[in-house]
Amino acid sequence: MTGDPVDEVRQSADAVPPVSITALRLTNFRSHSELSLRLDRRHVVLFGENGAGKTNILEAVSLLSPGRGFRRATYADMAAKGASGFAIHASLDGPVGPAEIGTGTIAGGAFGSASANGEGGRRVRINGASEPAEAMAEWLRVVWLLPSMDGLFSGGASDRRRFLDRMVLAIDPSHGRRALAYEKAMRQRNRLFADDVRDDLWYESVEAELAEAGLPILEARQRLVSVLQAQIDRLPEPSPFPKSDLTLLPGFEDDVPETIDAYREALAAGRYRDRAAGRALVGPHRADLMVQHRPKAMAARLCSTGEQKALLIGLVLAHARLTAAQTEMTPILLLDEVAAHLDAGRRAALFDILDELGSQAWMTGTDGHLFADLADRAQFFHLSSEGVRPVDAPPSMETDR
Ligand SMILES: Nc1ncnc2c1ncn2[C@@H]1O[C@H](COP(=O)(O)OP(=O)(O)OP(=O)(O)O)[C@@H](O)[C@H]1O
Repeated sequence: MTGDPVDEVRQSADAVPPVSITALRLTNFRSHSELSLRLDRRHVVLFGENGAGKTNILEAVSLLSPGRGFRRATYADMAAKGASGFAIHASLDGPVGPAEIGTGTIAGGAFGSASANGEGGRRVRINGASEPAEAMAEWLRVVWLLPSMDGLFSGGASDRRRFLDRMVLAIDPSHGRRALAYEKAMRQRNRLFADDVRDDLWYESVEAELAEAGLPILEARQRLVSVLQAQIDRLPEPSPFPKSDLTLLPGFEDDVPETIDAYREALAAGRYRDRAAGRALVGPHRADLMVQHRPKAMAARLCSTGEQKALLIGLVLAHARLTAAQTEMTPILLLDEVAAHLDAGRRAALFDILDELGSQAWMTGTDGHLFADLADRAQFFHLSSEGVRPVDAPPSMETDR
């Protein structure tokens, strides 16, 4: 991504090839000991009573991207109670052709030995070959909106940083490695403070690593915020989901370093203060994303609960659109319990936007009626204590029976 962000965004006018999950199989994943869904390209609606396992299915899909899934749980918690591991298998269809992706922790099973590559115990196989988790991004990108994100604007900065980094990661899978390198270098520098090391040479070496890891994080976040803002700006108005004005606070009090050398100098200049605090007081780990509700010219954190929800939906949809434009494949969208919070008009608008995006959206709700407008644009599954049942008719008719 180089050049004028607005020009890059204009390319999104071209149709982007869709990516769809055409089958999903879960083994010992949370409440699903065995689950098999056969799917087509349409949206997927999972409805049923509380605790039936709807969000668990979305969480399994979120593991088709690097990281620990959208709940950021331990792999031990993801394995069904009493089971030693879990497995997720997805068949995909997309611009690069069909693919089979498997991931899980079942030792000695389909994923090889416990010491195989992967993310701290999770292994990934793509078309039969063992791959790093990052390689899944060649086949699909996954974007989500969860009820737990409702407090994003009024909560702490760390949640917004994670949200921001997740948005970067959906477009640029190497961002995860940058964050790990940064955290490692920062821990090393903090260790020097804790051990009361005074030799400048030690600090210079670790600060060089910190600057080399930190600068690309600053740049990637700034780039994301610019292109996302450009994407938001060109969406039609008025919209049922209000536009955001975004400001990145990069985590530096004064000048933001633009070169590795400037970054190293900033770290050296702050060393005395950092030593007193025992940690780095400036840097990307102190960044924040400020969001403003454009039509109201009001900080998002001061908006009503409903306004914040609508703003967040708008932001996530704009990011999904941007992801499609920049990766040239539509992201899979996971929308957990989104429909219940919207009035009928906004719900219908959301469904229309999803169609226009071309993404396969996976949606959950306790009440099937909420999705009736989707009719044959979606495939429906009813979840209950008896299991998961595909439902042919739109859920309004089904539940009225
Ligand atoms: N490792 C696990 N093994 C077995 N069951 C689990 C495991 N982890 C969570 N569960 C169960 O999964 C259920 C929760 O599933 P999930 O969050 O998918 O529900 P849901 O259908 O989305 O419900 P709601 O509508 O209330 O949000 C709970 O009953 C929980 O006890």
